[in-house]
Amino acid sequence: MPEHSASTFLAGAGTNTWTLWLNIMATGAAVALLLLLSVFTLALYLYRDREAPAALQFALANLCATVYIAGDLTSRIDAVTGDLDAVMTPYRVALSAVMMGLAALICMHRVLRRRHEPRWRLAAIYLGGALLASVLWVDHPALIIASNRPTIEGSQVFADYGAAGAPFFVLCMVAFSYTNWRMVRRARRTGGTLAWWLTVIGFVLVFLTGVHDTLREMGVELLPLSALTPGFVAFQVAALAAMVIHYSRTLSERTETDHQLRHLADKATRDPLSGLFNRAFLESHLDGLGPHARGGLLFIDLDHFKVVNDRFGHTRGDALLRAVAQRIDHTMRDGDIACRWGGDEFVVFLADANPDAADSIARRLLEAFESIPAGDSEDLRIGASMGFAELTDDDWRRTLRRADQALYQAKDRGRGVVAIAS
Ligand SMILES: Nc1nc2c(ncn2[C@@H]2O[C@H](COP(=O)(O)OP(=O)(O)OP(=O)(O)O)[C@@H](O)[C@H]2O)c(=O)[nH]1
Repeated sequence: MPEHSASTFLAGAGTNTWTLWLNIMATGAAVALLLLLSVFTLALYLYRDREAPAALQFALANLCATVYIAGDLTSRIDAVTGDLDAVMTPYRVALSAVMMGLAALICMHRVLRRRHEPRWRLAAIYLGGALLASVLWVDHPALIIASNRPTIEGSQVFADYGAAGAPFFVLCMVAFSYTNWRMVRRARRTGGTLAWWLTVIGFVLVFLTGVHDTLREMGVELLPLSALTPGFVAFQVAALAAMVIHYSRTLSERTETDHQLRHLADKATRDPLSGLFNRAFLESHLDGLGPHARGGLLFIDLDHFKVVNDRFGHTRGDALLRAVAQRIDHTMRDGDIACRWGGDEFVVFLADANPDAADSIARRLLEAFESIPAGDSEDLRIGASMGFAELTDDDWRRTLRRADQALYQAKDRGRGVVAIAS
């Protein structure tokens, strides 16, 4: 085939200046998308996210699409510069990228369908794609007529794709259509209506450009440019948007689940009436303290609380317990842990507190209890007795017993005071 006829043929495939510019811009957009996706995928892997395998397949499909666009662009620039000997290499690169892109799309589809797709199965799909792509690199006239340019003269169908071009192109379109059809169906179930429309539009765009390019290869020009490149980029943008939507939905579902889990964990460690920690939580915290832990335990028991219940009822008693818990909570320092031990008893772990510090905290608590509003009954006042023991025993339970004994001493002394265990 004379050089000028190959050049004319390729020129029909979109080598005027503004088509080239469109290609260059599309390549830039695809590269930018690829970079974004790489960062996104890397972040998913670093956080060991279960969406990472799907994102990786998508990033690979995007990489192949970018390689395709870049290869296509290079071959057109070669055609413009008249360097026809160099045309075949970017063509082969571009077509190999299509094969690998299809493999990546099929793998993504499988990963989306079954979260734990065995890696060897995905590897087999990539190997199949790589084997098919390698056929394009066999530089034998019987297989690739394009490398033997004179023999393609007169044959305008897929001329630049070589002898394997027609079956290859049909195979690609069938595989592409099948994969996309399955993905479109899946998109509706997993991604909702918007993701479905985005996928459909992307698919239709690429499919129409495929038809357009096929007709162009047959000599029927519908548009004055190769529509495949912008179609590919539009598809990538649509697919990326669908992926972002899918992922943001997954994230919000996950946030909701985290919230519920935190709520459940909170419920398991909190006393429902007072909102303070429960006894089980304090016990496990004290169990976890090392032998050199410093501080002590303050045992608090309300004075004559039974009278409150008897005179004003349990609802009023509950409200008083809540008010006491709130005062305890506000008086505690960072690192202290207050729990409702049971009934009208509270135990506070005072971190790093010696008897003097505990005494001043206890007095502040007694003052705080005095501020609890009496409500409509002026004679309703709540006081408390307290016992403190420093953590000097091997076992915190013994310390708690000492604090309890000190509390009884406080009760014996007439209530409303704090006693320190010796
Ligand atoms: N409202 C209410 N009362 C409770 C709750 N748990 C225990 N009580 C009551 O708290 C009271 C505790 O009373 P006692 O331990 O006998 O002691 P007290 O009346 O405070 O007297 P002293 O401790 O000797 O000063 C009992 O009447 C229990 O029924 C609760 O969750 N809500």
